[in-house]
Amino acid sequence: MADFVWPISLSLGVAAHLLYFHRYETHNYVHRILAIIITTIAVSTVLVSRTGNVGLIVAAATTLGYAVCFAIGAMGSTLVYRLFFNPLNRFPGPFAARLSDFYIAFTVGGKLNQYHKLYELHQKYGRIVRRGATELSIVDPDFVEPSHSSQTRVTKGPWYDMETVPALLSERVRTQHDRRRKHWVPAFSDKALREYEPRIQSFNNKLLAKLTELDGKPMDVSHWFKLYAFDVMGSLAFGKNYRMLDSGEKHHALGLLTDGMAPLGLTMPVWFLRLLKGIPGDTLGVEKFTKFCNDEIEDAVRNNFFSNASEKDAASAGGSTVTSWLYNAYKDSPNPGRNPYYQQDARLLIVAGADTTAVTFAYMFYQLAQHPEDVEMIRNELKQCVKGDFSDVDIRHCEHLNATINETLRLHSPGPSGAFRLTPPEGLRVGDTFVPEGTAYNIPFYVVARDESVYEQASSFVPERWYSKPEMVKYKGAFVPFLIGAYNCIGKNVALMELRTLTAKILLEYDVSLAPGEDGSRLLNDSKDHFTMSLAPLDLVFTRVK
Ligand code: HEM
Repeated sequence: MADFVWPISLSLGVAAHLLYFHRYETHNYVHRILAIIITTIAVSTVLVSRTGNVGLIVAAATTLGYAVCFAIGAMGSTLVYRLFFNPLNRFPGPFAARLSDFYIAFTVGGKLNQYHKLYELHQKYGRIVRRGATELSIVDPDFVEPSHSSQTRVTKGPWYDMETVPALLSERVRTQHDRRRKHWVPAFSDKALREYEPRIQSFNNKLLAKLTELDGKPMDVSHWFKLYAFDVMGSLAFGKNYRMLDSGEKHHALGLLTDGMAPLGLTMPVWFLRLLKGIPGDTLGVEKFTKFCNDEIEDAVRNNFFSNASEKDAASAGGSTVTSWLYNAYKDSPNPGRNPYYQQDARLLIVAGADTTAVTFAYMFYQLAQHPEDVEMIRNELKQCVKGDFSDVDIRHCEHLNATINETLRLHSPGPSGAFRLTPPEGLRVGDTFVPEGTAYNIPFYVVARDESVYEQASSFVPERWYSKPEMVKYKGAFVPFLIGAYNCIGKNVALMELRTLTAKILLEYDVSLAPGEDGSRLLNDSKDHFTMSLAPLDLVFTRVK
């Protein structure tokens, strides 16, 4: 074959990078691109064989050679750009992070401790750090408002494009997101929350019964709060009681969820994840969990969200569920229980609503076990406002209880590495810093929480900073555990209802301490960051108050 084809292949590779891959988001088309490449190689092989009068094997080898030249051109051009021309190069960070968006995945590895790695990077390089070829990590609190406010032109990053059909959380187009979010709003109204509360209280009682049964024996709270949170969300999402608090056993779906979340902890480039997802079999471990949720929501619709269930404990009796409210948006579509958007949103509820509260409970009780003075203060204020049975409205105003929850969310965010955002076409200017267009970045909550310029005694657990010692919060706008703006957490009030009512129930009856031999180091060092957290065990002892 003519010699000029080699340099042409190389130049086409360079052109493909400069005119296409560099300019546009291409990850959503990764399978199409792969198909085009394979087809081109196949067709070229036949052409080379015919025109060059050579056998198919020789033709295939020659064509593959051209393909390799094309790849060298595209990758070489990418490398030269990343080494010398990328405007992100002015931000400090490890050299390897300049070269590839796989950098974080390689550093984090099987430990899945991204939040710890980001902390180390920020300690070494400062407030804005290069975390990949196209990515930054930012802990400057001045970025919080411009990144998340309702008016911002910053959008969700490519990372959210993991699924072909997006759930509400991963809807990157703002207008589409806003349209879908309107359907969610009634599901989190005061009326809806009043209907959810009996379900939540019923699971609170089950956990209390477990404490009574244990009678001062050590309890792995990472395990039990997870069962609690999954039981609650199972009830609110599918109208079912999975009875994990009764059996003490994880439902198999909980294991599937943990497996499915693990790859997210690596924050690998989304084109790569999409490629893996395309491989037959459950490469990422998410398919089984997806199927479980799809079957459950279909079942829930079929059974009218269990409103006619014969079983009548509050946890599975009638009343609305989050998905029964969402159903209104889909009920006129053919076979609503199988509508992919509805299915995705039901699954999102479990992913967003179960681990997050479980993690907050576990860390809060870890802190309370070491701060009996906070337990005492919460108990005293509760005694002033509740007599016998109580509901969330009775304790909503309890300052020290709310402050303890806030302080836990500050130090131990259930999503410690923060949420990925993308700068708009005009870039993002904050003070003297300009972040160029198309830069994906996160603001890791874990690192911001430990910044002395944002909080006084930043690493200490001091609930009072949220009411009687406001001077200990130097930068108020930095504390956004549920985020702010259009993409903020819609489940915040459900989460707070669970956190307040169960904590109040436990502390009115029990003191809490670390179990013998427990120092919390497993929880602090070995818990995994899967976007939300997967907790290592923590053994606590609950002793009945005399
Ligand atoms: C302590 C508990 C919780 C925390 C700290 C928390 C935090 C967050 C954060 C930071 C986001 C934004 C994520 C992003 O943009 O990537 C979010 C979104 C979301 N959360 Fe929560 N969450 C909690 C509990 C819950 C609960 C209990 C539910 C459901 C009942 C829930 C449902 C959602 C949903 C549906 C979204 C997507 C909202 C949207 O995109 O419009 N969350 N949450």
